[in-house]
Amino acid sequence: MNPAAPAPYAVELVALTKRYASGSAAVDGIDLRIAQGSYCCLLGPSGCGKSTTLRMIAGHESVTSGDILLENRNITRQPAAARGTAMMFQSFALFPHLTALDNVAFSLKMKGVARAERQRRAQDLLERVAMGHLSARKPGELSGGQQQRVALARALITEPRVLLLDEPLSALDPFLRIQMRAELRRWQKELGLTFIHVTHSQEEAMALADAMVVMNNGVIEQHGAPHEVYNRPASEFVARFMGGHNVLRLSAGGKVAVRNDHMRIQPLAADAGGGDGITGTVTDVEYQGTYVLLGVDALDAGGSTSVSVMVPEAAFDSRPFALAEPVHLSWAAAHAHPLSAAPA
Ligand SMILES: Nc1ncnc2c1ncn2[C@@H]1O[C@H](COP(=O)(O)OP(=O)(O)OP(=O)(O)O)[C@@H](O)[C@H]1O
Repeated sequence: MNPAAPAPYAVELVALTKRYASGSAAVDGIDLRIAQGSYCCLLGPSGCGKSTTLRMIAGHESVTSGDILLENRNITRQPAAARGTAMMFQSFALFPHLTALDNVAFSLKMKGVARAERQRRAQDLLERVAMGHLSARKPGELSGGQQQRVALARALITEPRVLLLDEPLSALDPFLRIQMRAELRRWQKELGLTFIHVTHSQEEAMALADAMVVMNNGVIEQHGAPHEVYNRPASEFVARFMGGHNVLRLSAGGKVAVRNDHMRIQPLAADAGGGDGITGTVTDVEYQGTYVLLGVDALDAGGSTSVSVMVPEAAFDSRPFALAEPVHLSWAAAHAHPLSAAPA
């Protein structure tokens, strides 16, 4: 390979479109480049097209138009098994009657690899995911987290270039989900593979991703590092979907997003008039530990709107706000991020 040439993208989607027989496009001409060795999360509400996108990359769903490139190779019409991708599913899809070892070795058996060789490779991979000592157990004798590790080892045995994960944590209870999330991230970095992970949870995506891709109605609303997307949401949809933001309408026209923790709140002084900001009335006071979340029914340039304000606990203690108290809300100009008009 030419050393001067830039590394190809792990995956490149070019004007990728999927139209089911039922009508409008489930995925509508998306362009996306995913860097090699990165953890990419496809994120969005139910029905936004994220699973369809993943299934097209995997080769489990046909493409209506557009192209899918894997390391510059056009794989759009290749069968799933020839692509260099592997998929890990929500329910893990392990064979219940096979041991962990045989589950992991299964695809090698299908390829005709000799028994001793496939068992050695499967055992190696199980050791890597700290499951070597449980390789003789069947899935029913393993915890959810252990089953997930077996599922990962099984996906990796085909030596994929890209691992595709479809809601891999949603079958786990909340505590285990956070633990396995950290493990997924660690494995991805250790293996140096590209992971593409579909989730509807913005919290999960922010915790895991190098790059997150926020989808809505079959299109990409925003693509960037989690801190970029969170700190500079490009559209009203992204600001609302990510949470933690207020969408405020300005008198000059247009909308801005301001984070809850960047809102300033003050008692409404009797002589308050003019100046920047908006006024409102406190409707909720919720103690959340390190901070207090206040709900304010406020009036912005578009009329009545609900605003959330996060006040650090100590600040609230030194000047508490009470229900029905009139308040003045403001924000630094640098904390107000202009939003593009919502798509029709
Ligand atoms: N096999 C199918 N036939 C017809 N329409 C489909 C099919 N699969 C998905 N769709 C439609 O395509 C759109 C996108 O679906 P997709 O499963 O990609 O969304 P998603 O974002 O992954 O949602 P979820 O989080 O609910 O899985 C939806 O409107 C869905 O109803």
